[in-house]
Amino acid sequence: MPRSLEGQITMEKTPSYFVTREAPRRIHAMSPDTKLIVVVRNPVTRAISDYAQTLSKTPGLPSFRALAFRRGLGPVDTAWSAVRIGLYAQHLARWLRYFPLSRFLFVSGERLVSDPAGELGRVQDFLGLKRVVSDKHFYFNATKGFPCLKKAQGSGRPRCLGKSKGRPHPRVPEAVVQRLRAFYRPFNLKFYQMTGQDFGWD
Ligand SMILES: Nc1ncnc2c1ncn2[C@@H]1O[C@H](COP(=O)(O)OS(=O)(=O)O)[C@@H](OP(=O)(O)O)[C@H]1O
Repeated sequence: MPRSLEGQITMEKTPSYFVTREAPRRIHAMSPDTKLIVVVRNPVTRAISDYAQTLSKTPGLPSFRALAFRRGLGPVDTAWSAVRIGLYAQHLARWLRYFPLSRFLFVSGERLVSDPAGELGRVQDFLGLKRVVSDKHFYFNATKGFPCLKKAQGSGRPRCLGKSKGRPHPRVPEAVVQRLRAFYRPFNLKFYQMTGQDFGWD
């Protein structure tokens, strides 16, 4: 991590930190004052998104259903990373051994799409920054189906996130989605209790 000078903030983004066993201890040892921002979305949609990303790199991958359940439609396979990563309460419990809840900001992945300026307002407040980014910086790009920046910094052109963000998801049978939804429900409720935030996934 580069050092920050007075008045600067160093930011680092690695999605796997949240689910990496050694990360809380190491980050705490580096700086116990670190502020932690976690973007979470419905774990069922997250698992399908994760699968879509793997599928795009691994044609011929077994179906989502075959990977999500053991022995056909047996128990949910929590050893599959696309499923395991969505057990947010379990991951957070490991972090809370090192950092108090006040060090965390939980950003709703759903609201990041429906109200990007609102979620980024919370991020700016959490980091103690002046609210510079606001509604006027975003527009909804109907082709992409997501909000984009009206102008990228240092350029006069609008800027959307790349092709790997906001991909179409493969169709997953409704029964599979329902089973996973039921599987995640208690973990989601626990996560809402731990964070004091209801993400509305149920
Ligand atoms: N503005 C905007 N444009 C495009 N995509 C957006 C945006 N805001 C949030 N998202 C959501 O970001 C999801 C991809 O992020 P990832 O978590 O895969 O990113 S990362 O690879 O872990 O860095 C991506 O998930 P998928 O839709 O499943 O591709 C989007 O839902």
